[in-house]
Amino acid sequence: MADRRAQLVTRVRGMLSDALGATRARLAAADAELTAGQQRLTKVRRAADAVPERVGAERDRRLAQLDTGQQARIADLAERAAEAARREAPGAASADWSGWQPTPSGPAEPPGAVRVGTLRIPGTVPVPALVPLLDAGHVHLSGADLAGDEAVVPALLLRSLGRTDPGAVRLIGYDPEHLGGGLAGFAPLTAAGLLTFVGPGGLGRLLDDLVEQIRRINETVLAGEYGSLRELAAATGRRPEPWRVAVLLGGDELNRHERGQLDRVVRTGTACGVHLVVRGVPLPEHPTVTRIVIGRDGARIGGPPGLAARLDPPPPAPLVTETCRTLAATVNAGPAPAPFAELLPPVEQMWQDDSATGLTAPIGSAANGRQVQLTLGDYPPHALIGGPSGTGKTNLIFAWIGALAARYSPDQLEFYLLDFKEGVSFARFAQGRRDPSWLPHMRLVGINVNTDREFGLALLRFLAEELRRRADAAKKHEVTKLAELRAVDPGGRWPRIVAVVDEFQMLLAGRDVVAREAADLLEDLARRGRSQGIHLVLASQDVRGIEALWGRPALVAQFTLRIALPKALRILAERNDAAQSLPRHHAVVNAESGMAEGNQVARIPSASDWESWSELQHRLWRMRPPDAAPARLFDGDAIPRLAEAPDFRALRADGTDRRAPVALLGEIIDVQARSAVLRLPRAPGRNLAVLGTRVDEACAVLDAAARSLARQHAPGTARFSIACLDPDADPAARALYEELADDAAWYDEETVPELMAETAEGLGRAGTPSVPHYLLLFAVDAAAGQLAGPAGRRSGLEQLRRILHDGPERRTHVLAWWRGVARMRVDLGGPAARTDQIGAWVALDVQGGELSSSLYPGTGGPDWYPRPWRGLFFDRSVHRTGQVVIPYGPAR
Ligand SMILES: Nc1ncnc2c1ncn2[C@@H]1O[C@H](COP(=O)(O)OP(=O)(O)OP(=O)(O)O)[C@@H](O)[C@H]1O
Repeated sequence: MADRRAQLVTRVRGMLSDALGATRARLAAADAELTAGQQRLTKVRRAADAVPERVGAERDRRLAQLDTGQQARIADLAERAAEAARREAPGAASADWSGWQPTPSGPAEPPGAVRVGTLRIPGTVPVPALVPLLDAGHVHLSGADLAGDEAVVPALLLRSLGRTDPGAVRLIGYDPEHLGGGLAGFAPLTAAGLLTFVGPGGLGRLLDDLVEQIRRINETVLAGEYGSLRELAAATGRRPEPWRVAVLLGGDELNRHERGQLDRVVRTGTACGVHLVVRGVPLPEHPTVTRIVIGRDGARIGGPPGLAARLDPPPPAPLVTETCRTLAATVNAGPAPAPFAELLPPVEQMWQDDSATGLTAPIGSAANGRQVQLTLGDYPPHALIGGPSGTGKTNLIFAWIGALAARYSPDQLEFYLLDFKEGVSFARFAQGRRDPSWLPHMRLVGINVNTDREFGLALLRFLAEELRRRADAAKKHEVTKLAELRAVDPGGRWPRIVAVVDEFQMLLAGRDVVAREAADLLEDLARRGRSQGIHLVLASQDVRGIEALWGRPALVAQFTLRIALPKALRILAERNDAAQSLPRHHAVVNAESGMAEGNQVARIPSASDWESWSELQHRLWRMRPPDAAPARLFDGDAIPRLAEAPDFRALRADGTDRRAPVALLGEIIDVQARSAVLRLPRAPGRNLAVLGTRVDEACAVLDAAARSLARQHAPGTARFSIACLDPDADPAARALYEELADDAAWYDEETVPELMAETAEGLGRAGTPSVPHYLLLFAVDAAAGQLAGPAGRRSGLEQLRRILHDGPERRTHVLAWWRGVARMRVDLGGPAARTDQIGAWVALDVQGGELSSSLYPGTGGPDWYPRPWRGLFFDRSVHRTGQVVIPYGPAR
């Protein structure tokens, strides 16, 4: 048992020992594992301890990187924003107040936004804080700081004024609390109507008015064609309406109607240039409203929350007042003239229009920017232009002529122009000494014709003749109108004729034959000219001129096109007083005989200054047809020259002309610069008497007569006997004597009886002398004493009478100057003596009454009022009435 126990014990011990050993081994292993684990842990801990430091450094590095990038980007964006702002708001829209001055944008260019301060963005270049107003929207100001908005409102307004043309912005102030004090600096604008104040209680009316303006602009100016004035301006280059900026600075709460109107203005005003700058009045939400909330430390613009901005200081008060004063003065001085080029077609379209049915050209622009056209044709056929002196009639005529001449070629249109007032501005249409160009359409320019109403008559006679020619041609082709005549006669030249007579009342003044005939001719031309393409344009500054027409309603009725310049009276119909309120350089154009419903107001461009005209004239002149001749210039103040007279140049001495010789006495007042011609055939009475005391004119008439006769005779084939009995006439007579050289003989007081005796004796001989003999007697009446004594069988005077009586049939003609009609009658045999041997005379300073009884048909003598360097020529064999002549000047 004991063994078994011992065995058991041993076995147990053995087992225990094994277990212990195994346990120890496991323990050791566990220990080792623990140690290794601990070591790992320490390592991991150590490693773990190092991690946050690295990550933080990385994060910080990244953050720093981002920060720098962001700063650079913000700086870049700020720079770009500043640059864009400079472009959007150049010049006056953003310049600092020191050195600030207006810099208007062009008419087609929008004025852009304006600066009120600087955006707060730290660390960048300053970025201007811009607020859009004109053509862009409305501004609403609010906030605690009154001083702040006292800076914003003047800045907005002054900058807006500075970005637009003078007069293009109208301000309406409503400041019931300070009664305009908020806009005090702008007060000078009131003088030019650019600022109006609406008193307390006037807000409703003010808003109604703005709504009405918007309605009118939409209806008549934009007229469905443009979406806004800004679009219209961009498309046409014109801004026909001003911007209207209403500045509303507080007041009572709005009633329902006012709120409704304010809403309408906010919604629809911008397109029509109607804007609001408002404080203390709520504005509805709308994208066009920019809100500025002003606090003590700056403002927030736009939003909410909006951009933080530092506001600019207000513009210095003297700058505001001075700018406004200058603007008002500029506006009061009137608008800058519209350019003449507005009326002209593009160069490639010049002379492309056809005048078969009429002549149409623009004369200016209407308020809506569209051109106002003038038409002359079957209807309306003729025009009346009226306006007091200085209102622009001459300019309007220039503008109209230019607009027409640029459209129609000289084959389509001809002008005849007559200016009865003093001045030479129309002379530039003709060729001049300094400027060789002329207007190719111009056929005749008459200037300084105020004392030569006969020239007006000559023009009307010429037109009447042309009317007859056209009517005959129309009849021949069995048509009635110019358009039809041109269709059936395509090879013919049938331009429309426009005859312009400035100050035409001069032509109709008085009750003499000239006025009567002129009125008759005018009436006929006005009535029948319409269908033959002859159009009359009559201009007058003087209501009396129009009254001359008023007596002839049939004549007036033909002038259906009326053009009234500012303050013109009686050009328009009786109750149509549109001309009374016209601004400078505008005209009422009315093709309805002046009835109010036909009124169109046009702004007339400046066309009368030399430069604007000259460019066009030179262009058209270069386009002229190769055979174009310059216009005839009749200058009443100029003295014509014999050597330049077409009739003188046409005279020949080659024996080919079998007609009787002619003496040219002066230029007649007509359209073609013809000469007064005295034919000297072998017929009784073919002598000439020059009557009056004016030495120079008398010498000029005899000189031209002798020189023109000499030109028809080869040397040695005519005799000229010159007797001069007035020392004052001596130089002229001597010059003539020398000119005629071998064909001339000289006589004086002593020798003149010999001339009479010898010539009279010659007439007694049989046969006709082989050469003509012309006796040129200067101041022959001074020889009465010498001639009274016997010279041969008779007295010298008797011989003179015989020569006068018998000479012409024997080729002996007397061309003599008597210094008075009575003296001539004495020389002819006494007051009752016959005068039929004086077949022709030129009266100088002799009253018409003195020329009655036997010198002139009828009783009382001709209608003749002497005037310098003019004579009245009457040839009883050809004339019914006298003809005014301008003696040729002394040869140079
Ligand atoms: N549309 C215009 N734009 C700019 N200037 C103008 C315009 N019309 C006229 N003027 C200027 O006004 C002045 C007077 O004009 P104009 O000579 O045409 O007047 P008028 O009525 O013919 O005067 P008058 O009968 O005394 O000759 C001129 O200096 C002219 O250049």
